[in-house]
Amino acid sequence: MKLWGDEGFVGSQANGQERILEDIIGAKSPVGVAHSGLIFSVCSMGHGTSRLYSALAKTLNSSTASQHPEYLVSPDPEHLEPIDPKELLEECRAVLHTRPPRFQRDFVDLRTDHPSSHPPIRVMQWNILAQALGEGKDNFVQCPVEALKWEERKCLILEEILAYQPDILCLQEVDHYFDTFQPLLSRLGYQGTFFPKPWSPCLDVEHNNGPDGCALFFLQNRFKLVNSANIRLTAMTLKTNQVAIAQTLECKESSRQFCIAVTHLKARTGWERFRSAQGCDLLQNLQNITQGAKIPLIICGDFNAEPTEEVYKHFASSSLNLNSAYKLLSADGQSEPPYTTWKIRTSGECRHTLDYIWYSKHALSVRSALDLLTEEQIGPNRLPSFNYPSDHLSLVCDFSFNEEPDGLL
Ligand SMILES: NC(=O)C1=CN([C@@H]2O[C@H](COP(=O)(O)OP(=O)(O)OC[C@H]3O[C@@H](n4cnc5c(N)ncnc54)[C@H](OP(=O)(O)O)[C@@H]3O)[C@@H](O)[C@H]2O)C=CC1
Ligand SMILES: [Mg+2]
Repeated sequence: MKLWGDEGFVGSQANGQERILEDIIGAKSPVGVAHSGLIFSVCSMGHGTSRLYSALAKTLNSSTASQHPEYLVSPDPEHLEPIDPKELLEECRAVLHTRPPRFQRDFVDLRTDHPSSHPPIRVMQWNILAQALGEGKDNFVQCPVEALKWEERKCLILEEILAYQPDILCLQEVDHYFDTFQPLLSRLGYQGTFFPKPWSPCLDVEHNNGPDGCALFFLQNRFKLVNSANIRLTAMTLKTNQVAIAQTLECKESSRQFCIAVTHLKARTGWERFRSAQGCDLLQNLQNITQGAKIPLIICGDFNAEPTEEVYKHFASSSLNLNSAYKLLSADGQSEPPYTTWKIRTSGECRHTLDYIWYSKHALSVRSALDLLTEEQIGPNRLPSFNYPSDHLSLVCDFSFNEEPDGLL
């Protein structure tokens, strides 16, 4: 593996049958890769691609990163060798051998009487916790700093993604897109898009790895990208610091199209009306995308809002006919889970339901959903922890199209 630093080429390691993590993301490298993000494999990806990665990482590492649109450019995936997911999973497990066993989560069968002849679409929603925020701003007072080390935490995140193998992955608080998730997930067959926050709070943290933002990945062998929009959300006509990505995808098996969106709304109490306005703006944007095309919709997000908030009510009562998938895990199908995030800050225990997967309730069915962790599994120090990498739980659902004529939206 060749190493690139600020001065360009700085060294090399044995090549050939190198391990994937070591090769791409420097898992075993003694150099401070996590924060600098400057080390990439040249051998496996071709010179042009790796030089591009290095340049992008440097751009991201600078405090003026958000002013350089060139870092939105992704390398050509055709130049990347595929990775066997099992091999990567094994490598993650090897890096994590000193960590306690991870939690067992099961899928709950939610099938109704809607049959489907096509394989389901598995969607994962996850606020993965930005590395810079976790280490620098979030004040998780019960979480040991060693549990937050990026070299291991990234393996816990990857392990979770590899365990459930979503067809579509919607992430928030991504501040390691170009050096970690984009190169690795593209070699697993995903096509990715990243939209950073205009003024990411990560940039205030010393040794940050660039801005955090939303990322959307889909499996290229299952979907064709029809349309993509990066949306900077407005609130009462003012541009805000929050973003969304909305993409129209076409299923290769069924030729059916749908829109998938990811967002992360403004956090903190006192900002309820602001979130509500951002939600209205997002709904308006999604209505423009889906109503003309008459296609169903899936929206994944950290809404930073409990179900009692106005923004939640806007989504639940929208003319887009949306339902929140995780309600289906409750006995009556009407209640959200008791929490999707659970952490201890200096202010005390924060247990909230903030993350949702909304879907067009007439056109799509939820076939199954991954259950959440119990209080016992989460443990007394809450999240993040040595066996779970984020303060937010991942949500995973299997969707299918209802096999009925049009007019279901
Ligand atoms: N670099 C610059 O020049 C500028 C930087 N900024 C920064 O951006 C921030 C505002 O950005 P904005 O997008 O509105 O941020 P938000 O208020 O939406 O929060 C940003 C992040 O902070 C996390 N968070 C939520 N509650 C707390 C808490 N109590 N303590 C610590 N972290 C928390 C959120 O995580 P979650 O969603 O998981 O709850 C979220 O990812 C400012 O605080 C400032 O630091 C602002 C302007 C300019
Ligand atoms: Mg957060």
